[in-house]
Amino acid sequence: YQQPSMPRKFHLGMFEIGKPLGKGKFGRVYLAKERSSGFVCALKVLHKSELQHGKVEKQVRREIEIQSNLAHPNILRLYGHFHDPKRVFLILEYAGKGELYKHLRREQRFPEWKAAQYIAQMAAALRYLHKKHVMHRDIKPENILVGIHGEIKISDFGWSVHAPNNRRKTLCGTLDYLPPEMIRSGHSDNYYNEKVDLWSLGVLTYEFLVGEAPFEDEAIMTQRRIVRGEMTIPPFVSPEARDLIKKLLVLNPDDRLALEDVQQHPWIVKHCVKGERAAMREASSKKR
Ligand SMILES: CC(=O)N[C@H]1CCN(c2c(Cl)cnc3[nH]c(-c4cn(C)nc4C)nc23)C1
Repeated sequence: YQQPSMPRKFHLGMFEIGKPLGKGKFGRVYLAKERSSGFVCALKVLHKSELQHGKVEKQVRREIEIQSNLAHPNILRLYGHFHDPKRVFLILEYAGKGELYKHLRREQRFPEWKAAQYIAQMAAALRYLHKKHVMHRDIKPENILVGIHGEIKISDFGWSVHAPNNRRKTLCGTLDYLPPEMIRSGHSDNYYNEKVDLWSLGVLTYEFLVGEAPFEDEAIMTQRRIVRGEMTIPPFVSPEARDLIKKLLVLNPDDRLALEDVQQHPWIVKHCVKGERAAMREASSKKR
């Protein structure tokens, strides 16, 4: 992987700012080009006032510290950061095909070969993260981007921490992806580890194949269905895919399928070789 020859000290004048790419919760992201090298990247602009107001400075510092030290083809790179009196700037890898959840909404649901390839890439990225004792804790389609070659890239490490951890995550946004052990409140031993990402990988597999999350419901019902593991898998999902989902959506974190076993699972193996051919068929049909 050729490291771009980027200097270590950055400032805004070094970049030509392009079109807005979208906005996260605390900032906007712009297409940008580093003037001297022509290197294209995504510049995330965070306003210090908003970070202070939202009490998320610590979280942003952690996001920077964690993501700067990661280098994996399925994890969005953070090349550097800098700030001016009012703003913090994150220099991020530009993902050429944008946000995965938009592709999922447009296609309703992914064919099994594509879902299997994505889950294989997620498992590889999570193995890399867990080896560094980092757990993402917020795996969902909205936090995944697609690179120019169709590969997926986990982004938004705002919720990632070093495992293990028993800090209460102030629940905001969707509960759909939260594992039971993060929902069970009140227990002082509310202690969870990177196996929370295995549960989310199961939810992601389900959502790729079905087009909606397994425990989707209004809030309180979702929580109840999660802690009871109540979900039904529609009949059009193949038996192999069903088997993998059931081995990840297990209430006891220690009984969830390990990532290396996910990568060896028959559903993954079956599609990740033939899946290549299907991916090439799809690519060539787009070119015609
Ligand atoms: C929470 C958050 O930051 N969400 C998004 C906004 C854009 N951003 C991107 C980031 Cl951080 C990196 N690369 C991106 N590429 C795109 C994009 C590409 N196309 C063709 N369309 C889009 C959109 N967006 C990004 C992350």
